[in-house]
Amino acid sequence: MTSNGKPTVRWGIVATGLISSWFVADLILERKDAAANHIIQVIGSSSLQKGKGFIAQHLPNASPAPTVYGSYEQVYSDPNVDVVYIGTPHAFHKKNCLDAISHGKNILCEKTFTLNATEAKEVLDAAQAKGVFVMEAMWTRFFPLVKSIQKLVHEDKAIGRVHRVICDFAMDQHLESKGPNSRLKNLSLGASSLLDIGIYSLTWGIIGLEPPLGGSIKELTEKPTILAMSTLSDGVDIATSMILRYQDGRQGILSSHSGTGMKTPPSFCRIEGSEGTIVVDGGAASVPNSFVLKNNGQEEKKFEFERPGRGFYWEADAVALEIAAGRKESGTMPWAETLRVMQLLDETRRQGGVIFPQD
Ligand SMILES: NC(=O)C1=CN([C@@H]2O[C@H](COP(=O)(O)OP(=O)(O)OC[C@H]3O[C@@H](n4cnc5c(N)ncnc54)[C@H](OP(=O)(O)O)[C@@H]3O)[C@@H](O)[C@H]2O)C=CC1
Ligand SMILES: O=C1OC[C@@H](O)[C@H](O)[C@H]1O
Repeated sequence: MTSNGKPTVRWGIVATGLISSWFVADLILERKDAAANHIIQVIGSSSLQKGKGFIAQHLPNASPAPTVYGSYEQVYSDPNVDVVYIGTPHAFHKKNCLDAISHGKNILCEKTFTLNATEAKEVLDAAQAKGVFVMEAMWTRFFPLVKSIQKLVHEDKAIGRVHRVICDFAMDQHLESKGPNSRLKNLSLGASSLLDIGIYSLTWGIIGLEPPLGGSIKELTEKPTILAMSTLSDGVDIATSMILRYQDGRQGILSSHSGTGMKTPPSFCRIEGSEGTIVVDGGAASVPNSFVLKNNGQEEKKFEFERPGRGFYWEADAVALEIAAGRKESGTMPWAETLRVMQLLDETRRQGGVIFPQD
């Protein structure tokens, strides 16, 4: 569907937790540079009452109001839904995706895509067999700020030959106040600081160290190795450190902390090259608005970006454009990259002793 020259997508939102509330808030923002039109067609929740409460709280002025379903299944079988957005805990992504695929639905699924690479492969194989579009919602990769860094580093060579990225995402998740069924505490729900926030540090490592895929879907050739260590609390990694090492010596020193009282400086990312550095404050925290380029011998330059709302609309626009073009995977976050990230996370967990019952 197209109007005002832009593709229109009708979203079916699965789950009414925190991320779904952030996502819909961004979809309904008025934006002058929007690349697509977004309609929140239906909300699916484990309970009808919860779904209605979600609309009352987050979409009170939506017109027409989205349909509310008290099951996810009804979202998948609604013919008016073009794309299903999955905002459940990690452990349910595989089932939610497979169910949506079986109904021929396109999917945007929250990070981390699944619990492990085996699950991811199962989902992607099913998507291929059914011919539907599927993308992992690694929203950071769609930020104009990130695209600008990738251009400066990998195309313009603004900091020379890049050799190291240091990135930390630390966030006290107040685990002591959470019940045993919190997705951040319950291993069978995929509780893990690595999967929750360490994936951003890994993503920033890849962004800084590797040229972007450039919109073409290709076999990934970069095969870094990982050296990792985790601190566990009741089996959940509350802190994980990784060294991502490439054959030519490029290194990522990447970490995440989510335990109580983890008082660290704000999250950051530093990309180091032979002729300068790029420093992104809040870079690992997934929502930076600026970065500073320090090129040896030149003045520092600050790059600032506007970001109304949180910035989830960039990945949503990308989904709409890819589907309108008839593609089944994203050029920015293709299936091979989702699989490779899952494999790197699997190996990090193996070394850190982080095991999910589903493994
Ligand atoms: N991109 C980003 O910045 C962020 C991404 N995320 C990702 O989003 C996903 C969800 O996180 P978040 O929104 O924080 O999680 P929440 O716990 O806030 O919400 C998860 C929702 O999933 C549904 N659900 C279904 N089964 C269960 C179950 N057994 N236990 C708990 N919830 C269940 C519930 O919705 P209902 O009852 O309506 O069906 C629940 O509200 C994760 O993959 C996470 O990594 C999270 C935060 C930020
Ligand atoms: O992706 C995320 O970013 C923000 C955090 O609040 C959240 O736990 C995590 O899932």
